[in-house]
Amino acid sequence: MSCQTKGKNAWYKAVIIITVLGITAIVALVTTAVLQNKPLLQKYKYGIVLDAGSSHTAVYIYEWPAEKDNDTGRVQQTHSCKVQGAGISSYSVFPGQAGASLKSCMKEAESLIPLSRHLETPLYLGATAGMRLLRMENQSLSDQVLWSVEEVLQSSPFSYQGARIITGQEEGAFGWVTVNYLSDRLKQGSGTTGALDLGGASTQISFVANQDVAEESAENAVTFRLYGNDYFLYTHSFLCYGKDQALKLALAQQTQSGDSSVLDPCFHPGYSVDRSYFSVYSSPCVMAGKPLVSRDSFTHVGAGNASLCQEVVRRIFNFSSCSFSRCSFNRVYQPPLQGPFGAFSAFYFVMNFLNLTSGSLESSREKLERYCSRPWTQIKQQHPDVKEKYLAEYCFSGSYILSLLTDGYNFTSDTWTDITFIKKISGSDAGWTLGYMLNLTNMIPAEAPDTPPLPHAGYVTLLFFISLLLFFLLFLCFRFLWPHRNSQTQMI
Ligand SMILES: Nc1ccn([C@@H]2O[C@H](COP(=O)(O)OP(=O)(O)OP(=O)(O)O)[C@@H](O)[C@H]2O)c(=O)n1
Ligand SMILES: [Ca+2]
Repeated sequence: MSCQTKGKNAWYKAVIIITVLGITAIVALVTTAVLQNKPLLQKYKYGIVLDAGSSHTAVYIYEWPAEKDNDTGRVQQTHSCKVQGAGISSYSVFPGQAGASLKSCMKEAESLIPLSRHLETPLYLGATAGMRLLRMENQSLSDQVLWSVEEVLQSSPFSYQGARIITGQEEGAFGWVTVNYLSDRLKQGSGTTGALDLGGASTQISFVANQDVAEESAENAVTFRLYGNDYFLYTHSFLCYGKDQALKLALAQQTQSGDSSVLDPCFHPGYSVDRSYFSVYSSPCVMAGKPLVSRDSFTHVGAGNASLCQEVVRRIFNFSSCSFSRCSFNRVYQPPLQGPFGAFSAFYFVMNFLNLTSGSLESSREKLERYCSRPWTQIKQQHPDVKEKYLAEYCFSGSYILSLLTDGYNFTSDTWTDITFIKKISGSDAGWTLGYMLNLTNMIPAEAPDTPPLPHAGYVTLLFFISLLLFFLLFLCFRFLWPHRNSQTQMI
């Protein structure tokens, strides 16, 4: 009897010891697994891109987790700074001063990016249509402007990677990359979004089309291999069809007679401003049509009629001939539209101001008709804080956007709702700059990166259950193979 009790006690002791040891081992194992993968204190890397547009320059600062350069959707805009004054192309009279205009935004960037990262932070400047036009007018002046900005950027503490005039094709294609990167569509390899960008001096359209684009019009074709997927892109940039140059084209149409006043349906009733002929005809976009007049200026008078305005605007496009299977305008090839589309920059500024970012094409036309017909004094009273130059032009700009999208790009009432007017995606501005930086820093790999077969939580859970199973098996073995138990059974 005492021998039996002794045996039982020993057995219970052994069971308790094994249980405690087993539980301790499982806890230690799981704790190690969790701690090993615990995210470290997040460190960031940075990149800076200057968007030297025709109407203004903006400095964008991007950041991404230091250890995950190649992870999609990880790069985001952390700050933007709008350079005071007009775009760098407007410094053609004093090219040396273009660089100085960037200084305060560059100082801001220095204060926002940690000192330890300054030297390794890449810094790019890309100039768009304003500089393309200046280069067409006078290459030496455009070079001087670029040297001036180069001097300032080179003297910054960042890793300066160059200032250049990007091509319209790059502007369009990188806008598409930005939109699709930010909406996380590239890694999924699912459907993509087309990109519509409207600037002051040019406008871009880019969307995935089939491979025929390259055969029909090679200059409109761009191919990307991103995360293991091939993308065949149609892209075109229309120089002179940004909204400021389009206004000049429309005014040039209406001032051909050289009269002393012009009644313009694209401006509000009661609007009346003296304009110089020079201001309308000074751009290379309209130089060819300058009328032979002796007077220097004309009075620009508003008539406020959106449907008549659309007729005026239609005349700045050339639909007369097309040597391809299909065209948008000005003899430019365009394959059938493939939506959805994101429309940003001035597409957004204008449509947002006019409250036209949602609704049908017909309702947008009606709203615009009512808006354009309202007296200029009333409009000014209602928006005292909006810059008068912007305010005066919204009727024209809205009419131009509707005409460009429908008459120009062939959007219809049915496909109108494929367009989303956007400013930002997940906190970053839509535009070409992010795509440009991702490309130059090789941050989007051509092939899909390898990913672990299990997410971290799954791995820890699996580890836990396997340990539990091992422990249980050990317990069973012990329970049935313990020699003392066997002898006990024999005794009974
Ligand atoms: N709140 C705002 C801001 C800008 N604009 C206008 O929008 C146009 C285009 O702005 P943006 O996209 O910044 O053009 P840029 O990049 O300067 O020009 P581009 O791309 O052609 O070089 C300009 O006419 C500008 O006056 C506007 O109407 N309302
Ligand atoms: Ca732009």
